[in-house]
Amino acid sequence: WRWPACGWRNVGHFKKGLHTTRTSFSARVTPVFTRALAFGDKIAIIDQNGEHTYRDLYTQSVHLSQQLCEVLGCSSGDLKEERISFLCPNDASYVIAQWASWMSGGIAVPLYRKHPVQELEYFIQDSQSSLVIATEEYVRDITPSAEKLGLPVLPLINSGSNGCASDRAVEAFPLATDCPEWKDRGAMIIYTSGTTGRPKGVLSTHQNVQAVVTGLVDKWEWTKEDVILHVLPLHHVHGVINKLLCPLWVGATCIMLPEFSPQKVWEKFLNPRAPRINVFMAVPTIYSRLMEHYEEHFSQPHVQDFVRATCQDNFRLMVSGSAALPVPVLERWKNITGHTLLERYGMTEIGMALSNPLHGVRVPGSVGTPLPGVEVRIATKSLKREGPSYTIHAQGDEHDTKVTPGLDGKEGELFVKGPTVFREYWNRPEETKEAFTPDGWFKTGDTAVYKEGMYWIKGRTSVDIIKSGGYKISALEVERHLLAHPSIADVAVIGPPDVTWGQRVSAVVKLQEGEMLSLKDLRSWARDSMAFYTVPTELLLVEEIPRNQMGKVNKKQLLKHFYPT
Ligand SMILES: Nc1ncnc2c1ncn2[C@@H]1O[C@H](COP(=O)(O)OP(=O)(O)OP(=O)(O)O)[C@@H](O)[C@H]1O
Repeated sequence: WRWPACGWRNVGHFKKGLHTTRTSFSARVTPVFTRALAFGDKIAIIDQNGEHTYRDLYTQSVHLSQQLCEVLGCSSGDLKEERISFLCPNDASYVIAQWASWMSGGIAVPLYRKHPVQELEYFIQDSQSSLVIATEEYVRDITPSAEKLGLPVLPLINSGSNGCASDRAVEAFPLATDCPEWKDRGAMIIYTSGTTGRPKGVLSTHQNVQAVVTGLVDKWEWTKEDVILHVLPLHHVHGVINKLLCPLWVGATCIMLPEFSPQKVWEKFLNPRAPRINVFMAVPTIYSRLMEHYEEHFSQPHVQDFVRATCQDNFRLMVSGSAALPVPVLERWKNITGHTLLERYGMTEIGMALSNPLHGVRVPGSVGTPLPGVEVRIATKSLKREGPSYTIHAQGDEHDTKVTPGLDGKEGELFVKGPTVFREYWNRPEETKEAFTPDGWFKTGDTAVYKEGMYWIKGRTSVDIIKSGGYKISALEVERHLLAHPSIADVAVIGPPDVTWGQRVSAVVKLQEGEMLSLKDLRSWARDSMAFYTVPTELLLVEEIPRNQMGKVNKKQLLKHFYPT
């Protein structure tokens, strides 16, 4: 990547893998890019343009950061939380744009290339960005929007993996990160997917980001020998933090595909050449797509043996998250690869909160226990004249969860507290206030239960908890059961209003190719394995269940589609 000629901004001094720097941190938060200094010539990213060392990424970010300041007329070199939107493909340019924004004291606002123009404009405008960085291929697309909003576009131009980085460029120089309040400074704004309302900008500080990264590095034992394959979009915490910032934090290597392709992923998994991938993370729908490909292309027993042996030899960790992992998916994946997926739970506002163990038993359907530094509670709400009050049933910390006697298994809302929890919804003080209890717990909006020594997510309270005939039914659990039906390829369970039952359990189903299914047959099959009140009373067949890039179904939209009011 290169940038139009401009003066150097000097920031450190490389010496064959060692570094010296004048930067001293009064805050304990260390930006990920300053750690990069220590990893010098180690390969950080392998992408469609080649290999990029930590040194490449660092020096190129420094130059872009300087440019940012020049374009914005910031002589102090500290943008003081000005927002920088950037539109990059899934490759090293994303890291450079993010680090450059941080080096100059800006807040990174990643845009997603597949979002329609209107959405992009909404994110740029809502975040009140000062500038848009775009790589070559997107400059033309984004310029009309930027012009409309009166913002400059800073092009980041692909010139191959080495760019014009030079050691000359990196001598001691104070960064915006030197300021004492750095840890509380905003690092990035990630927009929620809008499955429960208009997307809100979630502002996380550098401390929040670091707390998520170090929690995961610790719990999942990341090391610099790790090699991860990255296939997720980069405008969600899963893709940004878990899959990119964690490897960069420890000096590992991240292989980035421009986008997810089942064929490419299998090719990478089975490639005998170094660097061999040993860590993979994805959303449940990606695992389903990989298994579809496997079934179609790897039907011969000796190929299947090879796949299983390679996956078992090479991988140390395969993770699923961002949506509930159906048990049939976990089981089929285990048969194919010999790996039990590690399921974890997180959210834009809280980063990662709960995780199954790296070592020890991973219980299908559970999301394990709190990550380091994360506190969780399960609470039920009662409304009083002076406002809502909460009863706490399960109080967790990293090593222990205390449960109110007699209430093991009680369902309630999951509350989270700790250094990973975001600072605010950008420009939405009322919504920020409402999202927390008066004593500072973030109310996730998810229903959870603590039982058998771990946490279980029942779903979004607003759409996944169906109240029917006095029962509270988890749509996620019904989905898990239905996915075991041999004719069902995909399913989303919704709860439309019902005069008799309050809500009814309605299954929106995509069938396997060539299969047929009636409600009567589904119900008689389901009666053997499901509680009677959870068996769907309505079957809606569709060709495809609409899911977003993270594999999530917008159930509010689905309800509206079938039951327009
Ligand atoms: N392992 C998991 N099991 C079940 N649900 C999960 C899991 N991991 C994440 N989720 C769900 O994903 C949600 C977080 O996703 P994200 O922060 O992307 O919000 P969203 O649902 O996409 O957006 P919005 O806030 O607009 O609804 C959680 O609140 C939870 O409902």
